[in-house]
Amino acid sequence: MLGATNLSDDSRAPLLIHSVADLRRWRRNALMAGKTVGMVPTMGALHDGHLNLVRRARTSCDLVVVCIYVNPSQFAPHEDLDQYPRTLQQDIALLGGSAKDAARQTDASATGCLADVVFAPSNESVYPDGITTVRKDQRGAFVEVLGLSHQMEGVTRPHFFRGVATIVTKLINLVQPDRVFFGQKDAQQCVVVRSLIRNLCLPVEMTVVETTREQDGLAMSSRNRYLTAEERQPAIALYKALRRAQTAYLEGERRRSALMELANAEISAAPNVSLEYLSLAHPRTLDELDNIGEDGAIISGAIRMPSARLIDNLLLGCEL
Ligand SMILES: Nc1ncnc2c1ncn2[C@@H]1O[C@H](COP(=O)(O)OP(=O)(O)OP(=O)(O)O)[C@@H](O)[C@H]1O
Ligand SMILES: CC(C)(CO)[C@@H](O)C(=O)[O-]
Ligand code: BAL
Repeated sequence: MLGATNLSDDSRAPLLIHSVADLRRWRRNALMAGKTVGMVPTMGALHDGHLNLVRRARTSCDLVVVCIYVNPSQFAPHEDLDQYPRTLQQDIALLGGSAKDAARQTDASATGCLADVVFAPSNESVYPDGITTVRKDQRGAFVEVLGLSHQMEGVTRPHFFRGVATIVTKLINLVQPDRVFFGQKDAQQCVVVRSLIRNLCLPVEMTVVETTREQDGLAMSSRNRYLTAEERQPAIALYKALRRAQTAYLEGERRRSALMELANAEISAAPNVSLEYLSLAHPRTLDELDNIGEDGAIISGAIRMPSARLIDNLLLGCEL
């Protein structure tokens, strides 16, 4: 039972909540205490990219809930749902925060933890009618964001954004956050979720946090741990390709053909890398552009390596 004042734990670990009933009790107490709540949805296997989202939430919200849930409905039957890393105890330890994070703490009632709550629901509590990755066998309510889900990532993963929109809606309904935090690394997801919030009139503000990278530029990602030692170096080919196009853009190039040629050249030179797609899209409609106009563009792509599929993007004269 969570008491009225027990909004964050006394030890340097966040409260771990599994059940909807406990979450609702915690949320009611937060409301009665007049605290704002930030939510960071993740699938766990946390890395510094996730922690930077949590740190950002910490600077603008009194209390921070990190959701850790590997959502089956955003995986196709042939994808890596079963292999996806599940490291809950390690994740909780990371969210305990470092001394440096404790010094940055903004909420007087908190304990120095990066997060106040880890919400790790069971499949049964999120999908009361059950959940399978086989779409024709799915039951219950699902959410689709039309017009923004079929292109780019949606070509290879046609099921993906329906799963994301569904779970994000459920998590917002459960946690009832004032603010939600998403990473620019998943740029199309940011565009889809913004549209979801606007179209379903969800009472929440969204913040997009810039991509956290390894020293050589590789975007941090839970799936980077699938890479073998030989694959790690060529894995930066996508980032290098996007950077080449970005440099040309900053020098004044606006033509798709020229930007794509530069990016493609970088990727074809890398061993063990095959290009799945490169996109130069309008930042709100996600329509492919022949030329970059005054709204700017998202340049993004996906590569396949023997052990992992990786995505990345850069923003050319726009924000998400
Ligand atoms: N390097 C990063 N920088 C900023 N945000 C990130 C980064 N990696 C992930 N995020 C964000 O963290 C949130 C949770 O993402 P998720 O748990 O899927 O992690 P991931 O590393 O993207 O995993 P995966 O490898 O499965 O794509 C998303 O909003 C995502 O955009
Ligand atoms: C937003 C999200 C947590 C929904 O499962 C997931 O798509 C992710 O981690 O980016
Ligand atoms: N960050 C994206 C989650 C996924 O690929 O399922």
